[in-house]
Amino acid sequence: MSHTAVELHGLLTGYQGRDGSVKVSGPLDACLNKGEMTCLLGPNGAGKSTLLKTLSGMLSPLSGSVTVDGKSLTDYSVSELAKVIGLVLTEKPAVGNMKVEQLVAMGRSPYTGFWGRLSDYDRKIVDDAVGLVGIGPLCGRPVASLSDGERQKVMIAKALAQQTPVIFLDEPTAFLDFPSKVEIMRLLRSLSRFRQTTVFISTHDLEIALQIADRVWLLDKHHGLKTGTPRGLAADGSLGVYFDREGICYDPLGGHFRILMQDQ
Ligand SMILES: Nc1ncnc2c1ncn2[C@@H]1O[C@H](COP(=O)(O)OP(=O)(O)OP(=O)(O)O)[C@@H](O)[C@H]1O
Repeated sequence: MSHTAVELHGLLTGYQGRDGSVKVSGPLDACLNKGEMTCLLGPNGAGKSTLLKTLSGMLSPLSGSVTVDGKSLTDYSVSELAKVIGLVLTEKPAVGNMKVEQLVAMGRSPYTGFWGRLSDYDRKIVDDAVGLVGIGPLCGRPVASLSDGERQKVMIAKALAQQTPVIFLDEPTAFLDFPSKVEIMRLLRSLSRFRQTTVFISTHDLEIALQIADRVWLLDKHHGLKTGTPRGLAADGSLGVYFDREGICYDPLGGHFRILMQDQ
């Protein structure tokens, strides 16, 4: 039986501007379960990245709260939080001449300190993470020389090496080719199963997410947040409500989106 790992209570996300705060989403009430993979879906600008940054403590909520394992995010120290939440963002990391293996090893820094030496145990965890994501051949390369997709895999390996019970990933499959998208999503799902990790992913890969996720959060500016299983959200019409646009409609029977041609 899963239990709650992350809870949002009346969470209002947004930014503090010069003329006051600007709301992006909320108030949101929802939870993420331990051992489950949850995908966050929504159109551009819905507030997915803002929500992930807020849940990981990078951004302060405008109001409301987030609890992780029953403790308010604000009660964690920075070093405690680094052992609890792994965050993979889409921004390019500023890593200078760092090699891939060194960047993945940075995932161990919450345990070793920034300049700390890796123990044999740390090295094994780094090797395991490299192997799981399949980036062994990239290990000696400078990070700056990687393609977008290769770099994305390296950032995922770094998060795996961090061995946190909760991982948030912002569009982790954005730059990947189709087989790599599926491979990474399957890997993240098996991580949720076998390590009981709470995995929360924002993605535009709707069809993959709907097949692989345990639960889905739909977010947009008009309808707010709706959560459920992929099957439940298809059956109650929510997927259609969030994603039907001119030229596209969700087919709940077939379980996929159909593109409507003008000549049909
Ligand atoms: N630093 C910022 N200051 C003010 N507003 C911001 C900031 N970053 C993002 N926003 C605004 O917040 C809203 C939500 O942005 P966000 O990046 O969270 O959306 P998203 O759902 O992740 O979009 P996408 O799918 O395009 O990545 C947008 O209107 C965006 O312009």
